Amino acid sequence: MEFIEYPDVEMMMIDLANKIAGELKTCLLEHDWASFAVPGGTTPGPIFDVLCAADLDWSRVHVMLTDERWVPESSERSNTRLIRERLLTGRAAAATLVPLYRDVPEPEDALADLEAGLAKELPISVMLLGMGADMHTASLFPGADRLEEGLTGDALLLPMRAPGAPEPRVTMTAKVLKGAMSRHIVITGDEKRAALESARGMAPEQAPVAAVLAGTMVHWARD
Ligand SMILES: O=C1O[C@H](COP(=O)(O)O)[C@@H](O)[C@H](O)[C@H]1O
Repeated sequence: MEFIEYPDVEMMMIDLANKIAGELKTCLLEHDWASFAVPGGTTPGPIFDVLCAADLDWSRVHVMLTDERWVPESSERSNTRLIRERLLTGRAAAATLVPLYRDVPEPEDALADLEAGLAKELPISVMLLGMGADMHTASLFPGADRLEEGLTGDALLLPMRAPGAPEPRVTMTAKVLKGAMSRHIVITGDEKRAALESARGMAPEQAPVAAVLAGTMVHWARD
């Protein structure tokens, strides 16, 4: 793991957006298209605000979430809604969204379909992950019902329910996350920095983010 500390959050979001844009451009020089996986939650919005204006051939970029909360797009908690509003706009409106949600009652009802869509995008070219203060990443939560399968199994996507998550989730598994060609984690604040430091010495069953730290660049600034 490489840890990069920035002087402030705003600078980090701009630098990281530029870095990701550069990686996507490089990928598009060598390949017909690039797959780009992004987190939801409260942290990545400012990165998306910069990245959506990047001058690259977005029509060849396939954007997908690392995980989704099983709520309709009308919900404030929808990660799909976040990326439609903050990332898939401006120049990036030309990108293709690979869905991680269908309007059916439970994630199990759509899993096979969503997993088949994701399979066509692997390995992920560029991946950005978030992390919660509880050391979850994507929707691999400590104490989640299918965490062990998510960490060690062969599935690409899994439904996940966890005490710390108010709704069912669907998440990429560790196998998919670890397979990404370029891996970044973005976190802010002292609490998450301390959580990350603790996770480094813990088993992924207790600290799921530990499963994806090897070879990953972690970007941090105090908020
Ligand atoms: O629920 C989620 O949480 C994590 C962390 O979110 P944040 O609000 O603490 O930045 C996020 O990475 C994940 O994609 C999301 O579904």
